[in-house]
Amino acid sequence: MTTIHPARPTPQAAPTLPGLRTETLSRTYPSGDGQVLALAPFTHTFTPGLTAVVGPSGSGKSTLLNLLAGFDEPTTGRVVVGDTPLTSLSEADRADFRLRHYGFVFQNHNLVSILSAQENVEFPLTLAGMPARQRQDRARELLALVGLEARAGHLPNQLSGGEAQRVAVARALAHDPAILLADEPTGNLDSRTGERILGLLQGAAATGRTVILITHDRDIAAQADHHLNVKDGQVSPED
Ligand SMILES: Nc1ncnc2c1ncn2[C@@H]1O[C@H](COP(=O)(O)OP(=O)(O)OP(=O)(O)O)[C@@H](O)[C@H]1O
Repeated sequence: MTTIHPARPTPQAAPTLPGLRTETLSRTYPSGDGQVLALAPFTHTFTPGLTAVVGPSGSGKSTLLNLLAGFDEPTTGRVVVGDTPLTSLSEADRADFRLRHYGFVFQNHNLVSILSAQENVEFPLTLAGMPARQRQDRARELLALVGLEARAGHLPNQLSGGEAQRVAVARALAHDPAILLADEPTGNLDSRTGERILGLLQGAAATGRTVILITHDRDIAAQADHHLNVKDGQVSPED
């Protein structure tokens, strides 16, 4: 399998990227008269590289990812990125922090349908206030990285599912995030295309990023550097 390394694999990046850790992080949801323990207290330092999160449906994987992203509020504990307690930030500061430090890839590529592949990749850079010329260059560089420079002008509905997901990976990497969260990014793809997406995530992880991948695919998970198993809200590291 070819592992594609992201553009700008800045050699100095690895030691300086902020790490991610959880401290007694838990989440319960109200359910009828009682409560569901969706995530039992979980303390963990994510090692840079690719971490696969596996577990049956309803075990708590999305709950964990939503907390790691600061999309959801923990019941106990906190998420810390570098020196920043993400979960203590205001919602606005958290959104800003996410824009700068996080990238996301979802099962459905979630590209903006009226924007071309190039414009979709530019989108987070536009939000970050990058000048037009610079972000166009960066988007071209990223599309080349995922092998889609020839599709730059295509709208999402003019791309195959695998191509659209590669654009989504390019978009997620556009602002050089320290943390990349991927929720079933290969779920809708054939195994060959899934392997290609995995290669991109591995490339992103190889430059010191913390890449966290939720997957039901055991073959994909087996190729990650680190593994977390989730069962009934309990998360256990495998390595
Ligand atoms: N907003 C919510 N309100 C109440 N219960 C919830 C809520 N979100 C999740 N749950 C419950 O928490 C548990 C964990 O759900 P979660 O979505 O994290 O599982 P998952 O492992 O991601 O599942 P899947 O693989 O099917 O996506 C489940 O029992 C679910 O029903």
